[in-house]
Amino acid sequence: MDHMTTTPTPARTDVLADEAAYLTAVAQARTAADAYYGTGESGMDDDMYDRLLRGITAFEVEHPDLVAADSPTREVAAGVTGGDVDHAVRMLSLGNVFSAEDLTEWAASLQRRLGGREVNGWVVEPKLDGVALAARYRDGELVQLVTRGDGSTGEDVSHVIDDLAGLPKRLAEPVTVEVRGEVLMTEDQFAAANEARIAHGGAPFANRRNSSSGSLRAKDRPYRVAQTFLAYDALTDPAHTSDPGLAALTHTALIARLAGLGLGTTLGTPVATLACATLDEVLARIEAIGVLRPELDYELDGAVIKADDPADRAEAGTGSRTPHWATAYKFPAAQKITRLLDVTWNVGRTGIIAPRAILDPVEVGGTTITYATLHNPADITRRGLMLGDSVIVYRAGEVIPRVEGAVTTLRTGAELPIAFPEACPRCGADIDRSQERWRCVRGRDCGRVEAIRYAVARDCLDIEGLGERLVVQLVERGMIEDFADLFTLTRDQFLSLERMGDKSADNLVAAIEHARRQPLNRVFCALGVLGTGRSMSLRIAAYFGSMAAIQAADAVALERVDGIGGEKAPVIVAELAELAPVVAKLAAAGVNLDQPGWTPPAEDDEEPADTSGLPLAGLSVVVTGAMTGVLADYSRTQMNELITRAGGKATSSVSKRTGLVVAGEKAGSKLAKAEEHGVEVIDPEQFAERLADLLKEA
Ligand SMILES: NC(=O)c1ccc[n+]([C@@H]2O[C@H](COP(=O)([O-])OP(=O)(O)OC[C@H]3O[C@@H](n4cnc5c(N)ncnc54)[C@H](O)[C@@H]3O)[C@@H](O)[C@H]2O)c1
Ligand SMILES: [Zn+2]
Repeated sequence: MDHMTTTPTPARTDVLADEAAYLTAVAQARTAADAYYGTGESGMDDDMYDRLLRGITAFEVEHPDLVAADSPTREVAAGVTGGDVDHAVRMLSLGNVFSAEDLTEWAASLQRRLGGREVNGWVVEPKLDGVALAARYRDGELVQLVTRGDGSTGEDVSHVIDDLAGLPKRLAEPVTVEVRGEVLMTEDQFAAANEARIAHGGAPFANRRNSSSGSLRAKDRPYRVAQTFLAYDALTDPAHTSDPGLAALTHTALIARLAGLGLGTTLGTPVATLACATLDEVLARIEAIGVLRPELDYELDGAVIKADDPADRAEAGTGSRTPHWATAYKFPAAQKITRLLDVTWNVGRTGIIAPRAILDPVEVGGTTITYATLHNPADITRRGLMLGDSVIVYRAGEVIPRVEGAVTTLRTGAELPIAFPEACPRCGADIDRSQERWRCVRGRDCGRVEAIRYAVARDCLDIEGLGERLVVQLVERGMIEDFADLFTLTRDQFLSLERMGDKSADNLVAAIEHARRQPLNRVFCALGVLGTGRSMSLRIAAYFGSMAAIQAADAVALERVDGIGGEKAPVIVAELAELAPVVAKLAAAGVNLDQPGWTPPAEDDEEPADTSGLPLAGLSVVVTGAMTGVLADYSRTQMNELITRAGGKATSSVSKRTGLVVAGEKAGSKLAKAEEHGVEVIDPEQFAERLADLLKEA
């Protein structure tokens, strides 16, 4: 349960001192809930709302006689007004747990409801963070869509019947059934929705959930917005369906059946509905879903744990607001509201001019966030952001935090437009605006000289005699693209430069030879990774010992280095992926990439054995395509054994964490992926050469 113990949800509760404080809290919660379920735009983030609600609940437990009639704890959706369509079976909310202990307690209470026996199996699903919807099929035809409303009655939203992927107009069989699930937006759908809304003079939505809710409920719009539906339930009682077989199905089987009818479900995704025999399996699955969360194309706010067997469900029964046979394990909130203080424009290595949001520091998922990515100017426009806005910031897992949108209801009128740069903020050249990502017209040339000057300076490689004038010449003549190219320049090439004598050329060659043997921390520093100066580079080098190990590290591993937090780590990972070709050049030029005298850091969890002396130390290696040369007869298993013997880690898929790809003949998508991630690619012959000593031994 690693991620749960390392980032526990701060289940804080505001203690309400007296009835007056209680009534104020109830009023605040009602206002927020009205906005949340109404316009979709609440001025409170979920963390704040949940804290308020926990305070209210605690007070009500202590003072049952003082419970307000309009308490938001009483009803589904805080009793916000429903609609004019009756639900044959009420659409409920879910109870919450926040830790393994809470879950165990809840399971024990369910066991008590079952007369002391255990459930006949569990099932775990992602808790999809969108809007609940009931879809009614008659003889296989989609006839009506209804929102959850107050649980008893909902709103008819059949006007979006054509817009929901995962809700086919006709099922694979002519069944009559009401399917229930979540409507949500993928990132692309969210961007398209905001674009369409702006094009029609509207304000963009603050986040995807609001966008889903708003887009479902808006009638008579001149444009359509695509969304995604994922089913997690159906009315299985024979009173409500033409398929009497449904009632006997376990939940797992029901979901498979719904998918078979053509409905969207999580099946086929990494977080698919999964049956679990024991509570330990349930906990492991919840953890797995938490780990996968940042990689999914839709947002989750937890996992849902249900009894799998319909007999268990019937016996456990249902409360006024929530079923007794299911609960939600809430993940730490990934979204928080904070203020957008400023926007800065950074010019990247390739001349890309990227805006970055400077935020009023806010804690999201255990990390204090002070900045977030804004992608590009079009993105800022699409999100309709202004300086001083209250914005929703999103961060889950190891991703770089991003700004979702502004909560426009919290505007004061003092907000200012965000100024876009007129010229390249680094060199003053013109900006190429032909793409969404703006770029300095000088591209990689913008900043190239500065980057190389930084790399050769005293704190980094310390190449004496290589001043600005020489660097400019080398760059302008196309002799070097980055500092790694310095290591392959010859004495004659130096002599070809203006005002370069024999003596100076000799000195330069000697200085570069010296630089070739500099310790890893200086070479790493020379890379100019964002957020890593001289001392941070030393800490990183001292911790990992080799460039390969640094490249193989993910954000979690990087966070173990003193001074690297959850905000910086993913930036370093992304930067290193971009710099992989430079590192490959350094390695090829024989530049030292090890930290002298390195010993592995003491670690209490299982650390791999010390492999630092081996040729693939700490490197994650992917083999693809047909092997040739001396490796021609090696099976994949033998290749993997070879990699392991060489201190590397054999993996099957290419990601930003991959350190090396060995691409043989007919290498396909993995090769393409390696290129996309800037991973070093070599052929089997080169690989054999690198492992020559080991191959000789064998
Ligand atoms: N920010 C605010 O102002 C504000 C106000 C009110 C409520 N809220 C938030 O809303 C939440 C509580 O509201 P709630 O009762 O509407 O719902 P909930 O999200 O806690 O739980 C019930 C809902 O979960 C959804 N769900 C997703 N995946 C599911 C699955 N696999 N199986 C079953 N259901 C699944 C369903 O739509 C269901 O209606 C809290 O997180 C609270 O913070 C926020
Ligand atoms: Zn520039």
